[in-house]
Amino acid sequence: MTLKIYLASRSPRRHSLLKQLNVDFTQVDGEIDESVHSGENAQAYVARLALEKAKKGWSNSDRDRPVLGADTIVVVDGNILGKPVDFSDSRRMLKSMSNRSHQVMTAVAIYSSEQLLQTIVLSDVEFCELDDKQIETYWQTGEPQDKAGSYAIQGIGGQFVKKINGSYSAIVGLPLYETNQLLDKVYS
Ligand SMILES: Cc1cn([C@H]2C[C@H](O)[C@@H](COP(=O)(O)OP(=O)(O)OP(=O)(O)O)O2)c(=O)[nH]c1=O
Repeated sequence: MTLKIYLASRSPRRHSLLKQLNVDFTQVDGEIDESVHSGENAQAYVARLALEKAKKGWSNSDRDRPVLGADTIVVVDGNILGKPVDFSDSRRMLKSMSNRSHQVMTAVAIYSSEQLLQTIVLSDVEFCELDDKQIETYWQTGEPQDKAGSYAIQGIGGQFVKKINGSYSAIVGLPLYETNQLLDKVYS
C-alpha cells in the first residue's frame, strides 16, 4: 500500500523530488520564522527548521497522516547562508564561495503525534572562481533569488560546480535515499 503523508513545503524542487519516491502526498502550509537563534550552530539550526516546518504543517493539517518538513542551508566558515535578500547579499554570498568548497546541509523531519523521524545530510560542493560580471549576470537570470546560498546546482548555477561530495538530491532540497529510509520507518 502506498504511504500517505503531508508535505509542509511550497518548494517546487521538493515536490518534484518527492514524486520520485513511492509516496502519496498533499501539500500543507508549513511556513515558519526562519531566524537563527543566538548561539545556535548550523546543524542545530537546519534540523530545528525542518522540525518546525513539519510541526507547523501538522497543526495546519487534519492530523490524519505524518507531515514531512525539510530545510536546506549553505555553510561557509561556520556562517549560515540562507536565501539572498537582494543583489548585494547574493554577491556577498557568491564571492565567499568563489574558488573553494562550501557545505550544503539539508535536514528532513517527519512528524506525527505518534512518531518523530529526523535526518540531516551534509554535502561538500567545490565552486570555480567567480568574477563580478558572472555574479551580476547570474543574478539577472532570476535563479539565485529563492535559493539557499544564492545558487541552484540543478540550473544555471550548475556551471560553477567543479566537484561534489555528498548527495545531489539533498543539495537540490530533499535527499532521496535518506528520505526513503525515513519513509520506510513510518509506523513500522
Ligand atoms: C544549494 C541549493 C538550494 N536550493 C534550494 C532548495 C530550497 O528550496 C531552497 C532553500 O530554502 P528552504 O528554506 O530550505 O526551502 P524553501 O523556502 O524553498 O521551501 P519550503 O520552506 O516551503 O520547503 O534552496 C536549490 O534549489 N538548489 C541548490 O543548489
